[in-house]
Amino acid sequence: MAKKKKKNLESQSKKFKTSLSKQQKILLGSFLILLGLALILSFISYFFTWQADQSDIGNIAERKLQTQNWLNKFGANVGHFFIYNGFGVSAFILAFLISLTGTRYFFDSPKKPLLKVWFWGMILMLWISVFFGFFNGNASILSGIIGFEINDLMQDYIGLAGTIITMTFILIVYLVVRLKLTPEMVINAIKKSKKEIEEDFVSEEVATAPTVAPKAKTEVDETKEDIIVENKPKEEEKPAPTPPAPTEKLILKSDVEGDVEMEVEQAAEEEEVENLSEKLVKDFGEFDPRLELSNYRFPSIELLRDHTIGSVITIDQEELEENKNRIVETLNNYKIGIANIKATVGPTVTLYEIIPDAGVRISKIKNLEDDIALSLSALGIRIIAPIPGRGTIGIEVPNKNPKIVSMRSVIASSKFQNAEMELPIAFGKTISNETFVVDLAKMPHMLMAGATGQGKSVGLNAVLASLLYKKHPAEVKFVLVDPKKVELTLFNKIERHYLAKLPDTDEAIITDTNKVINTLNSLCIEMDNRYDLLKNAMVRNIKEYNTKFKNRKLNPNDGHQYLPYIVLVIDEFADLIMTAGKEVETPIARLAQLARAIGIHLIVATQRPSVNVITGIIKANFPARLAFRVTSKIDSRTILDNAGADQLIGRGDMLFTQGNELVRLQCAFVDTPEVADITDFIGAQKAYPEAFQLPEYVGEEGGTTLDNNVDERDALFRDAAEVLVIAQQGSASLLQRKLKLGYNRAGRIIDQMEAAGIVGPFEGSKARQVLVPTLEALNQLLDNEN
Ligand SMILES: Nc1ncnc2c1ncn2[C@@H]1O[C@H](COP(=O)(O)OP(=O)(O)OP(=O)(O)O)[C@@H](O)[C@H]1O
Repeated sequence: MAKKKKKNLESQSKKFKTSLSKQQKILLGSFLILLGLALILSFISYFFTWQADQSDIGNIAERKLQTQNWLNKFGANVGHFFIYNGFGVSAFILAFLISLTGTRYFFDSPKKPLLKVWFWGMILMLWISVFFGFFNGNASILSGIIGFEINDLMQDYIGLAGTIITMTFILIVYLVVRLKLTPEMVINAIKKSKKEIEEDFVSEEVATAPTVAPKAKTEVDETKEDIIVENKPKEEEKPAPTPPAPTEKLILKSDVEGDVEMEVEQAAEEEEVENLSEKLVKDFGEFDPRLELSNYRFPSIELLRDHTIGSVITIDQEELEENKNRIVETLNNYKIGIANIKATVGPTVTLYEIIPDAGVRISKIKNLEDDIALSLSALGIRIIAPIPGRGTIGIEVPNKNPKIVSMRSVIASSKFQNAEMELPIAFGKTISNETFVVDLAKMPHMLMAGATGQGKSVGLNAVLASLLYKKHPAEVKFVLVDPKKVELTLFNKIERHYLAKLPDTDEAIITDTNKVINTLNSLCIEMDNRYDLLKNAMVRNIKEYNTKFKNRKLNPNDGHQYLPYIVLVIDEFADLIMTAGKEVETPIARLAQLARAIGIHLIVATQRPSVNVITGIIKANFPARLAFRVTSKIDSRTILDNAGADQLIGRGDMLFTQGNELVRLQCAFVDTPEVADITDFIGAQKAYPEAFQLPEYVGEEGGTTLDNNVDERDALFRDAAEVLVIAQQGSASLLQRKLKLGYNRAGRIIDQMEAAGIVGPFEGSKARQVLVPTLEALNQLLDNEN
């Protein structure tokens, strides 16, 4: 097709060259250019002088007669003929066409058949003429008589609507056939057509000058350019994912002897390809991480018991009155007058809000804390002076009959059910009986402390139960560390649903200190891997990453996958620090510092919140603190940076802070049989084939003792080596992903590669170094072995 076109053009240009000599062409060209120019000048002038010259039209023989047109009688008559009697303002097109033809001859650059340019030029001229005729009642000079008459004729025969339809149709024909507009480009067509028309008449001149580069175009129009030699590449070529933009080449020839042909290459605009991710979403819908366990049923609320049956919170008027009188009395003894007092009854404590008389110093009340507690003869008085944001002083007095807050009631609360959070946790109820729900993802890590028997284990169970009630197994995974060996055992039943573990370990719940160290380091590797994924996906956190993945904007073949949140729970942290010290502290600090963005969250609980257990570096990275009753003020300060936890009353009474004010809460109570029921319910359902696999971590004593035995190598050894050399990253998980290998096999191959000198030795949580820089070097190395 392209060849045929080329031949055609060549033969035309040959014909043209042979029919006229060069001088003839210059003479003809200059004549036409000047004629066109004369017409343009006459036409311009005619618009200003036509009325004055009207009476002199036709009087050409009268030599003395002077008209006002710049080209005198010639101008006036020609203008009258072409504009008034002819086509109106569109007569300029005729003048342009004449000039254009002249230019072609003058520069001897006949490119495409002029006939086509003339044909479309005349159509346009007529159309514009009729268009103006349509708007002008009289045969004004904008439309000329021809335009007016044609319009008149059309209206007589096909009426106003018919005329509009016909005119619109001709316009569409012009736009589609001449300007090659496709329906998709219709929106831009109006703008474009204007530009094209200009190009027809203006840029032709520019294009003919050999030193001037032709204007870039997105489409190749055979009527406009001279010789189009190439159009590359074509569709027949191998389909590439993103084909390079086709280029246009123009060869500008020169007749001057010895002058070199200049090839001008201009890349065409890139074609817009349909967005792949949008197409995938359209075809398959968003990626659904829950699909694999699509029939999974969340545990029902019926599995939880209502521990409050028969003990609904009742306001004991007598107790309230008594306490109020005592508070007022005690304060009066110290000459503190009270203007107003208000009581809020909570499940375990009642808050008395006091507005003291004007002029009373708050520090004075605070200093009297012990005295007030003594005279109220109650344990657990906490004075909040002032209550932030309220301007009152609070005195929390424990109730004689504290009420249990059931897990059932907080899970069933609308606040929890409607929580739009990533990892919602329903801790319990506030002093004003509101359900307290926080997002673990926002915390992002939490320290939990409390003396033995004060409700820590129940608190951890409440946290885990909240997540089990709200999150699908695909969305969250737990890493459970339980040195006491008995607290979290129940969760073994949901191993293949919710737990994450190291490869090749039997128990998902970690009780052994050595395994804790490996797991923590493995989480560090997981963290680094996830950061790599986030970097490649150009997102800042796991939420954005998963959204992008769901929208199918990340290719699983590049190692991308839906990332579940990982919640690491460590019960009895003190025990770990005592036995493993820095080995545990360092990875925990690292995770706490960096893991928030990639969805690994830590909950660390301890009985002894002393400074050698909760070191500065750990504390600094755990903004959320939760304290059950502790035994001393010092412990309270260590965990909360504040006194108060020593005055709690135990049994789930707790203080929680996220860095700002302390909130007193009654922890939701979930009994062991309830946890057993929940885990049984989940455990009985279809599960993943195995627990979520964390990356392998081999301790320092690990390493390879393999000989570099070529015969014993894995069948995929070479492929695996190529993967690592290309990625320049010696990681087993990369091999797992790319070659779809099991963990053990990937690990074995890495060991063989170390023996072969392709990757460096094991480097803890970092990926191994790749010692071979390029594929060529790898091929050389492996070929030399054989
Ligand atoms: N939120 C609560 N509401 C009512 N009672 C509670 C609550 N939390 C704990 N208790 C009571 O306190 C007892 C001890 O709680 P838990 O086992 O959680 O303590 P702990 O702090 O984990 O102790 P340890 O550190 O010795 O394991 C429970 O058996 C229960 O009777």
